[in-house]
Amino acid sequence: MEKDADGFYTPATTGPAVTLEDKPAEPALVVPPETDLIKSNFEVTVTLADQQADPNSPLYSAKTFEELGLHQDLLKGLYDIGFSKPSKIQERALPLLLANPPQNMIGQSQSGTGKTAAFVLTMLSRVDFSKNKTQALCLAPSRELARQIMSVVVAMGKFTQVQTEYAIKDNLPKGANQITAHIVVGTPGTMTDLMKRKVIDVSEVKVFVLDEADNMLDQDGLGDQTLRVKNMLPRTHPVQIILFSATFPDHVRAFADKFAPQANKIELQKEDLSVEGIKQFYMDCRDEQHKYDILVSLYQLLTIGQSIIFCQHRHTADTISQRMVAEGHKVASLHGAKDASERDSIIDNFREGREKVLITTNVIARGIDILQVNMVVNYDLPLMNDRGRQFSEDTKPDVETYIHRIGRTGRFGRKGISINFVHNKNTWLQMEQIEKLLGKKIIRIETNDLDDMEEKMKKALK
Ligand SMILES: Nc1ncnc2c1ncn2[C@@H]1O[C@H](COP(=O)(O)OP(=O)(O)OP(=O)(O)O)[C@@H](O)[C@H]1O
Repeated sequence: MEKDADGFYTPATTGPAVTLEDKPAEPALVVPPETDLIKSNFEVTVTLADQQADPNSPLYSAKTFEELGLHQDLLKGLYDIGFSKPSKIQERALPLLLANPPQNMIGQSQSGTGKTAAFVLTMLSRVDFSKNKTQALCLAPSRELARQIMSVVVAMGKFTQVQTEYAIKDNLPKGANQITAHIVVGTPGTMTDLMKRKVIDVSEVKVFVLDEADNMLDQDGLGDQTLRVKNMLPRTHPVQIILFSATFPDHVRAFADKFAPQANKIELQKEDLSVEGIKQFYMDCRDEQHKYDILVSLYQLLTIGQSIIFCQHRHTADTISQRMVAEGHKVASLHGAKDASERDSIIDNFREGREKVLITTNVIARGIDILQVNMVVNYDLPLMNDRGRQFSEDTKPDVETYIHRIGRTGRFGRKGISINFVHNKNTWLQMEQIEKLLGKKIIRIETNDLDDMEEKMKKALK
């Protein structure tokens, strides 16, 4: 088959699929919890049920999971992990995703509103567990996110026969030369490698998911590798292509449309991109040294819940974490230059609350879901790199990354705080552009009044 100018093969789009949902859903065997309370560290209680009953909330749904046509084994899995009602994206996307013949999907919804369940339930619904063949592939931009997605597959698939395998660096059992797991989750480089070496037999793959799809398709980033994976998929039968993200900037939309042709689309309005529960602040610092001093003075507040500090460069993350540790503070740093096993243990420690402050780069800006994170600090604002498409200068802010970074807090109706450090005219202007583009006020906090800061923060977390 010929590739076109963008490197695409023309895929088939419709056809039969063996699906679990062909069997009618029976009533759930497990009774979902009646209320679902979210506790923050400031002892404020938010009732998730209230938000899920508000039609204006992205967590709202008029339906139950039973009404979405899921197999009872998956309903059991959902109730087992405490999901009682779908969110808006789940309610809207699942019927489209599960319909036959399968159709592609480009789905957008705010950070922390439950996109993962939508695509994980689709993969689990489409797998024929009686076949020991790989039938669904899922790609994510980082190993940390791939591991998190896998944990959701395993949890939601607990009452099924699903077998899973990773396609992430240094994770395959030694000597493994054939993967037959039903669902393979990984990062694009390793997935390509395993497919090329025929370790993964893709001849029966029928679902291909890209989480953080705009990032995965960006031609200045992972786009080439992702396309390579797609072009190795079978062309003997249709493969359902599913793209999800909180952001789809204009420069990837056209490519996404070609990547997932004739897709059903669920889109957000620009003014709805950020989550209501996240209050955005900034602090006016004098210079780089002052930024560091302010971060240290914030330490008490950072450790009330958990916090993620985002830096532009790996060496900044290392430098400030080393300085803080030397001064007696407990912080961890995580970035892509660390080796695989170290990365795994750092994120696991943070996830389990053994570390409270994580200093990092954009590597975990997307997708990472740790409910106790109630504060995000943009130590450096995210910037478009100099190859950025929609901007010609490298000093323009990267609004999408900003949305994803602050979205590490305020998950599924929780409250959260983000603080930007600005320290000169450029960073001020960059932040102003972000503020304009998102249409949300970013409130100033005095750098020399810790009490005022604490007051404002407590209020924001109420
Ligand atoms: N229906 C539900 N009921 C209760 N909790 C839910 C439900 N759906 C998702 N959640 C929880 O909400 C949190 C956020 O979900 P998820 O990580 O899928 O968000 P997302 O939309 O993928 O966000 P991001 O854009 O940041 O990747 C998770 O902790 C998840 O377990």
